[in-house]
Amino acid sequence: MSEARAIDIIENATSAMVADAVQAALHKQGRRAIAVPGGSTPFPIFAELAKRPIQWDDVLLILGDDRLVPADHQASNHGRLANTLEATEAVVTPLQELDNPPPRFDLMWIGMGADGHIASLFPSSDPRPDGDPAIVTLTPDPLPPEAPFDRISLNLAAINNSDAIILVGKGKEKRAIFDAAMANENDLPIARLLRIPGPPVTVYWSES
Ligand SMILES: O=C1O[C@H](COP(=O)(O)O)[C@@H](O)[C@H](O)[C@H]1O
Repeated sequence: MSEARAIDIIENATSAMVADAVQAALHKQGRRAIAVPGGSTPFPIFAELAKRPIQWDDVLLILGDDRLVPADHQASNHGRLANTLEATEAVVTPLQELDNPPPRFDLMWIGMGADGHIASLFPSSDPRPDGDPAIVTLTPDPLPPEAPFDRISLNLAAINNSDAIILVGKGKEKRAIFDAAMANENDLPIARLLRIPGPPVTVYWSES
C-alpha cells in the first residue's frame, strides 16, 4: 500500500507566517519554481512578500490557474499579481506560456474555494490524478458568480508534482469542506488531491 501523505495544519495562521514559508522555499541557490493561487485570499500575503528581500531572479513564478481574461481585466489573477509585485524583480509567467508538461515545483501554493475547488479544478471538471494534459482549459459549471469566466489550470498531477504543497484557507464554511475532505467524507477536488500519495501538505488556516 502507498504511504499516506503527511498533512500538517497550522491554525490561526497569519500572512507573515505564510510569507515566511514562501521566502524559505525561495531561499535556495539556482533555478526555483513556485506556483501560487489567485482569488482574494493570497493578496495580503503577496503584499507582504513584496516587502521582503527575496532574490526573484532565477525564480519561475506562475499562477496555478487563472481566468481567461485580458491581463488588465479586474478579474485577472495575473494582472493583479504583477501589479502587487511591481516594485520587485519578480516576473510572473503566464500559464499559457509554461512548458507542457511543466517542471516539478519547489513549492506549490494553492487556495481552495467554498465548493472544494483547487486551482481552477472545479468539481464539475472531475479532476483525476492521471489526467492529461498537465495544463487544461475549462468552463466551470456552474460558473462561480464572483468570477464567471473560462479558466486555465494545472491539473491534479501537475499540482502534485512538487516538493511541497501549502494550502492557505480561511473561514468556517471552507474549513468544514476541508475537514470533510480530510476525513474522506467528500469527493471534491481538494479531497482527490489529499488522498493521493504525494509531497507533504502544510495547511495555513485562519478564521477570518
Ligand atoms: O477562482 C479562484 O478561487 C480560489 C479561491 O479563491 P478565494 O477568493 O476564495 O481565495 C483560488 O484558490 C483560485 O486560485 C482562484 O482562481
